[in-house]
Amino acid sequence: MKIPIYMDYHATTPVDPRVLEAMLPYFTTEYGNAASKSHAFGWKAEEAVEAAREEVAKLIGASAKEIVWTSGATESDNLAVKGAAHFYQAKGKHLVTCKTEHKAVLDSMHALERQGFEVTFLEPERDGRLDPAKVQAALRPDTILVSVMHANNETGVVHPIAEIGRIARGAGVVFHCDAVQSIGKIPFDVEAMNVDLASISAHKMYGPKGMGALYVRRKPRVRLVAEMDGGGHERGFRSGTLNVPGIVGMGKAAELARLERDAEAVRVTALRERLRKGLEKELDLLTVNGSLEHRVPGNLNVSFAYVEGEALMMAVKDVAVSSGSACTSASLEPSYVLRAMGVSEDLAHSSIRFGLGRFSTEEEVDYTIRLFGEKVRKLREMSPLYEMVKDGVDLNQIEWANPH
Ligand SMILES: Cc1ncc(COP(=O)(O)O)c(C=O)c1O
Repeated sequence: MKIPIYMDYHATTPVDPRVLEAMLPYFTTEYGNAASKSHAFGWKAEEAVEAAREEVAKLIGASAKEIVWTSGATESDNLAVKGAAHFYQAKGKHLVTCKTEHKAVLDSMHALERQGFEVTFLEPERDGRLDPAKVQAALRPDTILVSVMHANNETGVVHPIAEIGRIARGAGVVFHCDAVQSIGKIPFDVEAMNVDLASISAHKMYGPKGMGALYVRRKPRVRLVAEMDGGGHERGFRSGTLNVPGIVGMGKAAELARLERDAEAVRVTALRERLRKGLEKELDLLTVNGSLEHRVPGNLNVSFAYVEGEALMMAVKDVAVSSGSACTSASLEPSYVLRAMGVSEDLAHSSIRFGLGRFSTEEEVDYTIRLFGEKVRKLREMSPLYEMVKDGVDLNQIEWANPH
């Protein structure tokens, strides 16, 4: 077993060796520009790009013409949200989203607010899911876009996207879904879910970093204002010379995801449950954040009460995880996702996100359980609050002295 152990598959995934193998010729011998129409180098590159487009489309139930290549899901989210808002603004200037979206969506929304758009940020339920009835209630005659992610990147919680899609379609409102964390892990189908725009990232599904796509529906046609001006590549949606090796890698990653997703989901869910049950056996006062039932296979987000997440991460350097505590971000606030779900500030500060995936093993999980057991116990020994709770003191009943 290799140390450190990688358990941060939501942040990024290793490139699958089969993906790398497919990409390599496009750096060395097949280096043509896919837009070069006059020679075989260009034709070869274009052929590979179009084969990859088919693969990505097939994975999400789309047709190849509906896939637009981008530099990653941050760009896809920006293009979808701002591009749709700018195109449909004559119809209305109201948008609907959820407080637990990725920053790429939230900050695009904030940018639009500064341009005079109005955004409704909906609260999720305590289990992290957005109630479709809230979407329905938020719609207005001037609503032009609903943007709700499929699976959340911190909690892995899966939103009822098909129902939200049905509501948006019924109201004639464009529906964007950031499906970065679910594609290749659980079924995602743009037809079954009435999705009009979907963001995808290659590096979250064993493909290369800096490579993504946006699904743009053709029937009924969804229109966008391009964010990038230039040579008019990608049907004018996204100018710029195509990243041929990256595209080939994303295509191969999509093919592997389509062929292996369901078996992988069973295996990774079993690993996740092994981790959860193992931690629960080792330690008391654990809370799993977000619905366990509606969650992507590889995610476990746990709060270890009376332990600060950042301190815990430093203590478990052998295992790469991430924390919902403050210091991982520039702001001092703990995870805005957990806070929006109603998780207390203390528990948000004590949260750890475990991300398991294709190359995770039982041995790694067992090592992690032992290490976390040992380190959390040690940190709690230093916590007077934990001692008080163990002595049967109800902390809520204590009147703390006012320091002022
Ligand atoms: C839900 C979600 N959306 C968007 C992104 C951004 O993707 P990319 O890294 O490809 O820009 C991420 C990655 O952190 C994500 O998890």
